[in-house]
Amino acid sequence: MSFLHMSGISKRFGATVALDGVELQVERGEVHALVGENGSGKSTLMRILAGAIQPDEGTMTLDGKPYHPSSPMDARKSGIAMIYQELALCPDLSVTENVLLGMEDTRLGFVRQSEQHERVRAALTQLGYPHLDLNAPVRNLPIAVRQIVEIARAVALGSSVVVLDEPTSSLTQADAQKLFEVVRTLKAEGHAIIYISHFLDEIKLLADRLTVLRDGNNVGTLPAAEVDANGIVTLMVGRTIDDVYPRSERTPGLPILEVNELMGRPKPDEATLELRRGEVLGIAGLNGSGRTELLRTIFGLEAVRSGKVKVGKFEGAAQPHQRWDQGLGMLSEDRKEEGLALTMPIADNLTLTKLPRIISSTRQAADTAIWIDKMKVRCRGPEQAIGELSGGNQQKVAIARLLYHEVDVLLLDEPTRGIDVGSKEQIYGVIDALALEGKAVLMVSSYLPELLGVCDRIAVMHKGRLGPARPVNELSQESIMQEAAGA
Ligand SMILES: Nc1ncnc2c1ncn2[C@@H]1O[C@H](COP(=O)(O)OP(=O)(O)OP(=O)(O)O)[C@@H](O)[C@H]1O
Repeated sequence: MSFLHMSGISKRFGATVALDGVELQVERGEVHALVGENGSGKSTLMRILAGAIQPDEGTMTLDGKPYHPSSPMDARKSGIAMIYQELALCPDLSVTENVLLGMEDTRLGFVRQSEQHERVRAALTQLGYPHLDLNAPVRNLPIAVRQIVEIARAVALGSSVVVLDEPTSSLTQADAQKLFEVVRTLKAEGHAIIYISHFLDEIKLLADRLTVLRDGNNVGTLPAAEVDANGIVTLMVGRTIDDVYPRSERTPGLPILEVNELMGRPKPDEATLELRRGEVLGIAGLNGSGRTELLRTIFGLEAVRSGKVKVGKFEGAAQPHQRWDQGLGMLSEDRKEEGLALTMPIADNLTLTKLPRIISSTRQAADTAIWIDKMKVRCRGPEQAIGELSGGNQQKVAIARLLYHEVDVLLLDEPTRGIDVGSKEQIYGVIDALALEGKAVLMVSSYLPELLGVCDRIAVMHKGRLGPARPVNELSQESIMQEAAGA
C-alpha cells in the first residue's frame, strides 16, 4: 500500500466537474510530479489533500490509515505541508516566529526562546541554510529565501508530505537550482514530495514519477525516466507540439517607444531603449534588478525622477489612463493585486478599461466569447466570476484584456507565469502575430528559453541599470546570466 493514496476523488463546482474519479499514489522518498493543463484539476486535488475543501466522492489513506482532514489545520497536524506560489508567511514576523507559527500551542507547549532558535536552526541547517539570520523579519528576505523558510516550517513541523505548487515560477535560475537541492534533501530524508510545475525540464530533472491530469481525469502515472518532455505534453494536451516558439520573418518599422536615460523612484537608475513597430524586445535580469519598475515607470504607475519616455508622438510623463489613450497597455506581474477584479465576471474584466466607450451587454458577451475561444480559457462562460477560474486561466483573461484594447505597444511582465505549455505556445503565437501586424512588445521574463525564443533583441537589467539591447542570435542563456549577475 502506498504511503499516500487518494482514490476515486471527484469534485464538482456547480456545473463544472473539476475532478472525476482521480487516483494518486505517492511514496515516501519520492518526488512525484503532478502535471496538467490550466484548469485540469491539480489545485483542486491538492486543496482536498490539504483539507481546504472536501471531495464529493473518494477516499484517502495516509501511512495505511484512513485520512479525511476536516480543515487545513487538521491536515497540517496529520503531516501534510502545502507550499503555495503565494507564500503564506507573515512579513513582519521573524524567521523563527514564522517557522514556529501555529506550532507552539499544538506540539511544543511553552517553549523557551533558545530552544525555539535551536529547532529552527536545525531545520534550516538540514536544508543547507545554516547561517540565515533567525531574527530578521521575513519581509527583508528575497523571495527565494522566504520559500526556504516556508519549507523549513514543514520540516520543523515533522511533515511527511510536502506539496510544492509551482515553486520556481518566481525564482531565477540560480535560485531554482538551490531549491532543487533542497527538494533532493527532503527526498533523501524520506519525505513524500508532490511537485506541481509547468516546466517540464524541471520535472525531468527532479521527479521519480509523474501523474498527468487532463480534464479532471488521471490519464497516466509513469516513471519520469520513461517519458521525454514531448511525451508529457502529448499526454497533457492530447496532441504533439512541434514548435513552441513560432517566429515569422519580421521587419521592424519606425520607433514607437523611446526611453531616454530614465530614472524612476526607486528604480530604474538608468534605462535607455528604443522599441520599433513590428519588434519584440525582451528584458532579462535577476529578481529585484528593477525590470518590473522599468515597465511601471514607463506606464506611469511610478514617478519619473528624470529622463524621457516618448510613446509615438506623445512625449513626457503621463498617468496610466493617458498611456492607454496613447496606445500603450500593460500586463502586470501581479494579476491579483492590480490586474483583475476577482469577484467580477470574465466579461467585465475583459472589457472594463475600454470604458467610457460604453458597449452593450450583448456585444460585451459576444466579444468575450470570441476571446474565451481564442485564448482557450477554460470556464463556463462570459458571466463566470474570474476568481473561480484556475490561476493559468485568470492569466489568459488578463492577456486577452490587453489584446482586446488593441493597443500599439504592449508591456508584458512575466506573461506566461503559471501557464501550461499548450497555452504558452498560443501566447507566443499571439505575440508573433502582433509583431507582424506592426505592433510592438516589450516583455520582461525570468524564463530565458522563452526570451530567446520569442524576442528579436534582449537587454539585460543589472542593479537598476539597463544594458544595451542585442540581437538574440548574439546571445545565449549563459551570456545573459553572466550579464545579469554583473560578471
Ligand atoms: N471555487 C470554484 N468555483 C468554481 N469552479 C472552480 C472553483 N475552483 C476550481 N474551479 C474549476 O475547477 C477546474 C479545475 O481547476 P484547478 O484550479 O484545480 O486547475 P489547475 O490544474 O490547478 O490549473 P492551473 O494550472 O491553471 O493552476 C477549473 O475548471 C476551475 O474553473
